[in-house]
Amino acid sequence: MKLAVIGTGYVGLVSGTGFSELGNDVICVDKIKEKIEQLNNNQIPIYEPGLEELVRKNREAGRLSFTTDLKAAVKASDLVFIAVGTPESPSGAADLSYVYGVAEEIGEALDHKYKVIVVKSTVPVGTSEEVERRILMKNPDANIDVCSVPEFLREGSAVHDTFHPDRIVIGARTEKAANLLVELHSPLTDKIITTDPRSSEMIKYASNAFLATKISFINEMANICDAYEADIQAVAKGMGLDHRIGPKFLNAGIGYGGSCFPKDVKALKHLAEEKNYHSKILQAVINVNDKQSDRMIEHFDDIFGDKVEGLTVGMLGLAFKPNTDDMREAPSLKIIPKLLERGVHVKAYDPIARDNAQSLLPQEVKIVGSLTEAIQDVDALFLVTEWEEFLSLSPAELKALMKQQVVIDGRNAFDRDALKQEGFIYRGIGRK
Ligand SMILES: NC(=O)c1ccc[n+]([C@@H]2O[C@H](COP(=O)([O-])OP(=O)(O)OC[C@H]3O[C@@H](n4cnc5c(N)ncnc54)[C@H](O)[C@@H]3O)[C@@H](O)[C@H]2O)c1
Ligand SMILES: O=c1ccn([C@@H]2O[C@H](COP(=O)(O)OP(=O)(O)O[C@H]3O[C@H](CO)[C@@H](O)[C@H](O)[C@H]3O)[C@@H](O)[C@H]2O)c(=O)[nH]1
Repeated sequence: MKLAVIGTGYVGLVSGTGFSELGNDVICVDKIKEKIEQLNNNQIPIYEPGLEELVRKNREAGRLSFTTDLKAAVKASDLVFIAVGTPESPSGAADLSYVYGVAEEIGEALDHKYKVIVVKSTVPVGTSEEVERRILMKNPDANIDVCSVPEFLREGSAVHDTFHPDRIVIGARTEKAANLLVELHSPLTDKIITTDPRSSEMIKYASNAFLATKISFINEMANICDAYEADIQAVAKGMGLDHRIGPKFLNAGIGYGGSCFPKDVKALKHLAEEKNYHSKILQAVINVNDKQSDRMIEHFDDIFGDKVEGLTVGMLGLAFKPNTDDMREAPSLKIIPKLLERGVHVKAYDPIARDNAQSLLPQEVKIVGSLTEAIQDVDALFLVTEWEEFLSLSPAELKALMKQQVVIDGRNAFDRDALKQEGFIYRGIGRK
């Protein structure tokens, strides 16, 4: 099939490349000229394991190309995917200006040939219908179906997730469009659900909200464990063995970050409020998450008391999770200012996100180029992102480098018992 994918970010680039790998002809479009130039030179503007090889292979096979010319891409395609950003607006609602901007441009590009327009961006219920309305406003004779096919990939494992999805959700209002989309996705999985666009849009928000709820729930349990000296790791294991609960997404820590959960939970809450439904659960999920990264600071203050000024903290990890360069809503951005405010010096290291982090952090933060430098002579280590590289260090190696033996583990990822045996003061989340 011939596809155009509008928006060549984390979602558009990965899913567009994935569709080309399946044998389709894909044109990826972005309005940022430099991004398209980079991609036309086989340079990948984001860090995503496995993506570079796949882009190169499919470009060379002539199935994948990159352009800023939206109109030409739309004209050449049978299916047009919208994968632009839907960031948080000041009210908490999803900002749909990019989606609607693209809809209008598509409207201007269409002729009378039948096309399926697919909203892949995460959008509020009813957006696909509004996209159709805006296209038809620009072009009343357009011969289109507008569908919703939300994306469920995770950053850091986006390529894997694209080829091994748990499910594909197709929201279509005609059988013709649904059949075309089932045909396109059937090489990926047989778990394809077809429904109406509104339910499909809601499935995406409800899924993210449920996962975020699981995280805030386990974080709240961890905070209670801290108060009673129980161990959240044991609690999560004991809970997760119940098949109705399941073991995944029960890692307590410093809260969820990233480009999706924070904004999507708020957007869903806002959506409900527009219909006068005030969600108590979503509000609680947000409240717990807003406070959770403070746990590291509380441990720090508890250990050092009022003698924190002039100490140096080595911060391991800046990205919102490992295997990505994405700094959007990263807990490190909340924790670092609180340390600086206390007169603490911060040295930070992240193997991939350090360039993206530089412009987002205050100048006083020293972003170093190696793990050893981040650990050398520090009074305390903060584990903020659980990159594998960090976990390979033995307690003896850490001890040899550090000034004082204090580890505050925001991800419960270090070996607590081994650190304690080496004489460290260790604090995790819910592991007192
Ligand atoms: N990042 C994820 O892991 C993920 C996963 C699932 C769903 N989503 C959703 O997918 C959508 C896209 O997310 P993302 O992380 O890929 O965003 P992104 O910011 O990485 O990429 C969006 C791209 O769209 C481009 N763009 C904006 N307006 C355009 C226009 N008029 N014409 C052409 N290009 C235009 C931007 O330049 C940018 O490159 C969002 O709705 C998000 O919530 C994201
Ligand atoms: O047990 C857990 C699992 C995750 N997290 C945190 O939750 C955030 C999100 O993690 P993850 O879901 O792995 O990353 P994303 O790339 O943000 O992916 C989520 O958001 C995407 C955008 O909508 C969806 O497509 C994915 O299905 C959904 O998992 C990160 O800060 C993690 O550190 C925890 O604290 N504890």
